[in-house]
Parts: sequence; structure tokens; C-alpha cells
Amino acid sequence: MANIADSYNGTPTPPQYYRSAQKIQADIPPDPVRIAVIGGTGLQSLADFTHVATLKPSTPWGTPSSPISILHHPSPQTGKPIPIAFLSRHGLHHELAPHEVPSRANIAALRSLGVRTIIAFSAVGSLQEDIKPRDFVVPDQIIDRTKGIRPFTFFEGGMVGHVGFADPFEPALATIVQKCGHSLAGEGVVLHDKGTVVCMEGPQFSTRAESRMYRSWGGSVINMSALPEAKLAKEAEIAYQMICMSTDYDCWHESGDVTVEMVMGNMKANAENARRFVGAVLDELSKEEHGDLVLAKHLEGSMKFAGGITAAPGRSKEAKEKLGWLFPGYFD
Ligand SMILES: CSC[C@H]1O[C@H](OP(=O)(O)O)[C@H](O)[C@@H]1O
Ligand SMILES: Nc1ncnc2[nH]cnc12
Repeated sequence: MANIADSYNGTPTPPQYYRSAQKIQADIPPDPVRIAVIGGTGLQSLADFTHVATLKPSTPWGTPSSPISILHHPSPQTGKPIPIAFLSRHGLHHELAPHEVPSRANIAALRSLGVRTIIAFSAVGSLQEDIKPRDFVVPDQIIDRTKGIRPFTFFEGGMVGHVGFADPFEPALATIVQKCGHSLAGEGVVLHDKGTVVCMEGPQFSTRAESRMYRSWGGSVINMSALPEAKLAKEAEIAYQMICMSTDYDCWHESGDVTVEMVMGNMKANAENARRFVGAVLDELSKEEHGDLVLAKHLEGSMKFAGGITAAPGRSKEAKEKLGWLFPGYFD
């Protein structure tokens, strides 16, 4: 049996060992974890939930951005605790720049725990007058303006995979998120049901010419985090939806250029609404009627075919081992 040291020595830990190898503070809840929240800028923890364990998993793609907290969320129907995984995208202290976020390790680690649904939070700049600072947006599309310097696929080095990415977010999850957001209108949550998120490389903010160009392209909001996270979630057969909170008008707007103080100030001022929003979404996802969606049944097995294009003689041993870790039994 693997021991706790395996979490630290860089050895990829097979998913089946996580219960024994990666417990740090307490026993892992007996149920597999199906739902994860990835917190972004200004949302580095979910304080209102009961913390039951902290995991430090290792994967063939390295270690995640932060320890993974396992939280208990009481089911609104049965009161039974539902385990939720929480990961802080930029680390516990925001020490990782957008291009340094180990997205493959994050997504692989979450999948290995059993996660099949991710709600990802992001602080964004607004590219549209009607999306005001502190408004929320449920994006349905992405424009990729990253520069190819972030590892963006699990399928490489001897195993090729091509997955559909026409809808980068999960429409059924978006519907739930929209309903929950609107239910909080009385608490001051303003929600835009759709939007295109431009994902830029950063870490510098855009030039004014770029910001104006993104507006002319139909961009609604801009961040530095939607990719490769959304692509990797898709490859990992995980239903993924981002919730964006506008923190500024980017630099196209006459009100002034974006600064970190502005982003953090608006994020902090609206943190309570962000937490309420996430809580409402978790309440809804915990309902039995969403069981199949939360398990992403509709995505299950899709990579067996999308990732099986490389004929057996062309598959490298290393790629097979890594992908076998992520998808046990798919490519044997
Ligand atoms: C601190 S402003 C730029 C930073 O904020 C957003 O982070 P996240 O998406 O993780 O909330 C944006 O993507 C940039 O990484
Ligand atoms: N204006 C902006 N550009 C890119 N990412 C952001 N995150 C928050 N505001 C942003």
C-alpha cells in the first residue's frame, strides 16, 4: 500500500491509492467526489463549508496548483453530506501566474478523485458597456488568444486525440447556473446568461488596440484562465462551466485603465455574492435529479474513440502509461 510520502516525492500516484496515500488531515469521505469548484482570483477558499480533508495528489503531469480541499455540503433534499473538491487555481496565496497554472495536473487530479463536474470561477474584464463591474456572466463561448506556451492537451508524445470543442462549456450546467444566479437577483446578483470570453495570455493586461479589437470580434469579457482549463476538462470527459465575475471595464472604456487594485477591490466587495452564487449552484447540483449530469454520463467513454486514433503499434509506452493513469482500461 502506498504511504503518505508518495504525495510529496513526485511519484505519480494511481487514482485508486488516493484514499490511503493522500490523506493529510482526516479520513477521505467514503463517497467518491463528483463535483469540484476551481476558485480564481479572490476566491481562494470556500469558507462556509465543512472541511473534511486536504489532499496533495501527484499526477503524471505534476502536482496541482494547490492542495485539494474536500468539503462537505449538506444535500438540501436529504441533509446527507455531499463531498465537494475545491482547488485554488493560482495557489493558496496567488503565487502562480496564469501561464504557470499546472492545468493538466489540476484536471487530472480532480478526475482521479472521481470528479465529473467542475464549476470554475473567474475574475474577468468587461468588454461590453452593459456588463458592469460586479455583474456575473455565464459564458458559452471562448476565443483563444493564448500564445501556445501552456501545455493544452493530454494527448501527445505518441497518442493523438481529437475532441470536439464547439461548445467549450456544458450547456446543461449553464442552465442550472443561470437559474441559480437569477434566484439571487434579490441579493444583488446581476447575471448575464451568455457571453464570449476572450482568453488572453497575460500576465500583462491588453493594449487599448487589442481591447477594442476584442470588442469588434464580439467578445463579452476577458480573462487569462479559461484556457487550457476548458480544453483539458473536455478531454477528461468532465462537464465544465465557468462563472465569470466582472471586476473592471478593461482599457477600452473611458472610465480608466484596469489595475490589480480595481480587480481585487471589486472581487472583495462582491465576494459574498460570489460565495452565495457558488453555494446555490452546489445546492442545486446536489439534487438527485441531476445525478446523470453530475456524473457527466453523456461524456463517459468519449475519449476511448477520440483518443484511440493512434493505431496500437504507433503508441508510445510513456503516452500509454500516462493516459492509462487518467483513463484506466481505455487504451489497454
Ligand atoms: C488579477 S487580474 C488577472 C487575473 O484574474 C483572473 O484570474 P482568474 O481567472 O483565475 O479568476 C484572470 O484570468 C487573470 O489570471
Ligand atoms: N481586464 C482584464 N483582462 C484580463 N483578465 C482580467 N481579469 C480581470 N480583469 C481582467
